[in-house]
Amino acid sequence: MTATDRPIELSVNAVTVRYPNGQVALRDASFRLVGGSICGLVGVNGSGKSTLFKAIMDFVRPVQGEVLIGGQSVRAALKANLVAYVPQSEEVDWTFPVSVWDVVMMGRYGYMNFLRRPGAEDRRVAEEALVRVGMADFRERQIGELSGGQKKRVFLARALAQRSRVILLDEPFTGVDVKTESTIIELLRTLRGEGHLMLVSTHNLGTVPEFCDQVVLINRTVLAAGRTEEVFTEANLSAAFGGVLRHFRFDESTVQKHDGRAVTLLTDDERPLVFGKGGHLEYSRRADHEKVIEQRAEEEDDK
Ligand SMILES: Nc1ncnc2c1ncn2[C@@H]1O[C@H](COP(=O)(O)OP(=O)(O)OP(=O)(O)O)[C@@H](O)[C@H]1O
Repeated sequence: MTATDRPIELSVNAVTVRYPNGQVALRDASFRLVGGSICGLVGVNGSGKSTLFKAIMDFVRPVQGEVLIGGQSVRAALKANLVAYVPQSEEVDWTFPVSVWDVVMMGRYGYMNFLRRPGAEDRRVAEEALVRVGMADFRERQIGELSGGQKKRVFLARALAQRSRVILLDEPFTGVDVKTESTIIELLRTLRGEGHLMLVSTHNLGTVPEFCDQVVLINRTVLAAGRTEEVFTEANLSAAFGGVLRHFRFDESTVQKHDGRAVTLLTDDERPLVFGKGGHLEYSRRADHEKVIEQRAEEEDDK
């Protein structure tokens, strides 16, 4: 077995990050993830999600602890193109005159020599990546002339062109329509089947159980990490989100005779999470969810 046959591993070992102003954004954070998985990185604003991504991308250096990717240091892993980052759109200068094709080709830089002249293989891989995200028809378009969801798809294509086994996605569903959301989720599932490891930051709780098989719950440190069903408990989420979430409990039913069950709802006012009596997630895979999304997308198309 060669190193590339082995499932890729991401280990965050007792990582503490302190910014130059003295702010400790992450303290003693630890978790380990293995390829073939979609993992949600979940926490409130300011909980350290971006900081953790920065540590994995070598933008900030931990003052304690280490991040290992495929058993290698972050620097070595970046050099070997093991990690790709799909940014939040806000971080990019949209007036910069680059085309969709140029952006996707950036994913190939690590494979080119210093002249950065793309070869036939680079063009083939970039083309394939654009097709996979459904953006091939937009290749000539200036990047600033795309919708929010289209921009996200282009950055995802860049990550695909990079052929990285670990993909970090920073809030990929913020500001995208349901159709783009389901396109991205579908693509992430295919990549999972191909052995990639995706770490997806989000503060939109409701979507997490639908597509993440694992969750890292953070608030300046790792509060819990593991399978979604085990981590997404009422107790853990209340600890992570505190007063941010609205909390409802229904002990009585007004439409039928009460059968003794109680239901708790935790909601960020986007999509509610429903917990049963034991405090565990009531349904982690919503039955027929895809069908509902398709229907909604069709309805939007018909408008
Ligand atoms: N460059 C910086 N210098 C100093 N403090 C910072 C810096 N960047 C972030 N912080 C602080 O570190 C903490 C964690 O911030 P971080 O951006 O990692 O959170 P986040 O979970 O990504 O938040 P959001 O969901 O709002 O993007 C916050 O208190 C923030 O103010």
